[in-house]
Amino acid sequence: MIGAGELVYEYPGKRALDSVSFLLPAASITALVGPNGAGKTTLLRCIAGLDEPYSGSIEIAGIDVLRHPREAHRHIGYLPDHFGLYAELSTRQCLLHAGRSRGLGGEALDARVVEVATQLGIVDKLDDKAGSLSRGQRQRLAIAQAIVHRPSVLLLDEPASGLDPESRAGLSELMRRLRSEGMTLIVSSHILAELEEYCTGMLVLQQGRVVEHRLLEQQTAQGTGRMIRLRLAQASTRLRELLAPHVSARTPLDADTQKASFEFSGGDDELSALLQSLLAAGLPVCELSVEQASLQDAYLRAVEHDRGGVS
Ligand SMILES: Nc1ncnc2c1ncn2[C@@H]1O[C@H](COP(=O)(O)OP(=O)(O)OP(=O)(O)O)[C@@H](O)[C@H]1O
Repeated sequence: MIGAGELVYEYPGKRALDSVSFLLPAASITALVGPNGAGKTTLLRCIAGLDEPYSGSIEIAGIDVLRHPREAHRHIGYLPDHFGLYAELSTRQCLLHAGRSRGLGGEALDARVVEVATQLGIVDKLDDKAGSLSRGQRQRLAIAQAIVHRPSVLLLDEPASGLDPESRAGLSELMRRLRSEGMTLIVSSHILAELEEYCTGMLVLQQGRVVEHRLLEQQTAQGTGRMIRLRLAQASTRLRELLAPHVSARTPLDADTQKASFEFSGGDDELSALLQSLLAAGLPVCELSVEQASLQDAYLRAVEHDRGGVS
């Protein structure tokens, strides 16, 4: 479990986090998304106990991160967006160093280094210098360093950047496996299509504030979060008015007099009733499609809505 309460973080002259609160369930993967400068890196650094917020609270696995940062560090793995490696050390030495700095040692650490290098597909690079690895291999080594101590929480800032398509697929698979082992992950990325493959929730930050937090698995199970696209054979000024009561409260209705798209929170019976009400009102519906709202849809709507855009 990861909890944040009323977090405020300020750089000189710039409030980067503004009263950020959320609760993420254990064994979940949350996509942390938002425009450039939204505060994602700042939030991850605060959760990792690397930056101290001006006010607020952070709790990880029952530990107050601000009061007990050292204890919290043992439970946290963190991959920064611009990670550094010791170029002159071998992959094995890098992993041993990361393990020792987290309190591991002895034969258990030696075995763990091989295990984690195998998981990340760099076991054949154990004796190569980190500086001689490719960009993608270095990225995988950095992820291996972040999980060598089996943290219960993993924070990844843009983990897929620099990875080839095969490695990205491998990363998705790794995330799912770590989650199935009970790890709680937060992944910041701009590649929403990839996040969709493995994330269980989405936290949208904009200008330092949480503008949306949704649980994607729950949404699928409840059949909510569906996008409806509808078109009339001829325009009708009543379209908006008739649709308005059926639109999910948290997202806007995008409609003119002939076509509309909106998020629908009801089930199949409600959808059937909606269609019947349009036809009963004499609207010439000639097209209606239903699709599961993609992460991209949900994200763009949340950001757009917050800016006071589409309505
Ligand atoms: N060291 C700093 N000094 C002053 N302002 C900073 C500093 N670091 C970040 N900021 C500002 O804080 C805000 C949040 O930055 P942050 O890096 O957390 O955003 P981000 O969402 O991770 O962005 P990106 O998607 O571009 O990586 C931005 O407006 C940024 O300009």
